[in-house]
Amino acid sequence: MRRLEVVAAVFVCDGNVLACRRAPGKSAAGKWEFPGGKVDDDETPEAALVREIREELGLSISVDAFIDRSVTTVGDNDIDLACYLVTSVDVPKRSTDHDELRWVPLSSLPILDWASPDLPAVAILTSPAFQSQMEQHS
Ligand SMILES: Nc1nc2c([nH]c(=O)n2[C@H]2C[C@H](O)[C@@H](COP(=O)(O)OP(=O)(O)OP(=O)(O)O)O2)c(=O)[nH]1
Repeated sequence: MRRLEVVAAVFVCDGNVLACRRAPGKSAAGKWEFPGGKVDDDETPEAALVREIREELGLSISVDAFIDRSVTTVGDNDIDLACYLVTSVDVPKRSTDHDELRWVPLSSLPILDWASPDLPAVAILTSPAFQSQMEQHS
C-alpha cells in the first residue's frame, strides 16, 4: 500500500463551492474533487496547496482555515487528503487537470459523483454548522 499526502482547496463564494471534474485520461477521470495535489517531500501542506493552485488554476490564494483530514483507501493507495478553505482575488476559470469547473450550492454538493476521499469534507461542508458559519461571514 502506498500512502499519498494530498491537499485540496475549497473556494466558497456566495454560498457556492467550486467543484472540479477530473479530465479524461487522468486517474478517476469524471470524478469530482477539490483542486489541489500531492505534497512534495519537505513541503508544508499550506505551501503545497499554494503551489498546486498556482500550477493548476493559475491563481494566488490565501489558505484561511482547515476543514478536514481523512485517509481513504483507493485501489493500492491510501489517500491522505487534507482540505482547506481558501480565498483568492481572481475567480478560478480554468484548470490544467479538469474538464469542468462548477460552482455548486453547498446543499447540492452531495449530488455530484465525488472521488471517495473527498466525501468526509463534503459531509462537513453540507452540515448545518458549516452553513451557518458561512452565513455569518458573508
Ligand atoms: N487534487 C486532488 N486530488 C485528489 C482529491 N481527491 C482524491 O482522491 N485525489 C487523488 C487523485 C490523485 O490520485 C491524487 C492527487 O494527485 P494530483 O492531483 O497531484 O494528481 P496527479 O495528476 O499526479 O494524479 P494521477 O493522475 O497521477 O493520479 O489524489 C482532491 O480532492 N483533489
